[in-house]
Amino acid sequence: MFVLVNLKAYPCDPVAVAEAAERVATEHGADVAIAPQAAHIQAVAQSGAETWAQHVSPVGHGSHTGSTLAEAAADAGAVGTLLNHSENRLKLADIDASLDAAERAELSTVVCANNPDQIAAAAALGPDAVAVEPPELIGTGTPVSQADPDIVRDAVAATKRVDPEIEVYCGAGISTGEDIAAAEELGADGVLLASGVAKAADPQAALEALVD
Ligand SMILES: O=C(CO)COP(=O)(O)O
Repeated sequence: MFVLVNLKAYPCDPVAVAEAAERVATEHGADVAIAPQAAHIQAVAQSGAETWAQHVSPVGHGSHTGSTLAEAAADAGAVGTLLNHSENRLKLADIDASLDAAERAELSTVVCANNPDQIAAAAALGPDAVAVEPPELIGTGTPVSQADPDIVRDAVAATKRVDPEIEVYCGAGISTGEDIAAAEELGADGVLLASGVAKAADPQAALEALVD
């Protein structure tokens, strides 16, 4: 199971979390990645942890002030990017253009969506993975795999109808190894989580509890 830790804009030390993730990934043979703020991508990548962008803009090189250029994220060390997170929703045309930008920069892509219908639409755009995250459960500590298992099952089925090669992740409220095991049983290939690690007093212990 792939574990993608989105640091959002939480006031944590991104390098300390990344170093902990790298230790835990190595010790447990786990597949853990960190998505820090764009300005922290380089520092996080230098820790050796697999590093993702939280977003890339639907643009290429040019006059785009304030954008997050996919090529710049890749140059800084990112190997993938989230797109259309519930806290950074994009228009359909922009998701498509951001996917093109990510592909040009050779970044892996995960398109987030709220529900199975949106997941099917996201899958039709051809990302590497989709992630279903019910917004009402984000940051609550109540795992989606427990509160709404059908949304995960239906998202998996909707994705596989479009393209069986696209991976499916789920997120919202995931914070324990049990939550990850439950997500796997529902057919997910990975999980997306944030507060369980980024807001933990001891991020390394939180990561260990997740992958144990
Ligand atoms: O939005 C999320 C990950 O992208 C989930 O957030 P929480 O893990 O804090 O619920």
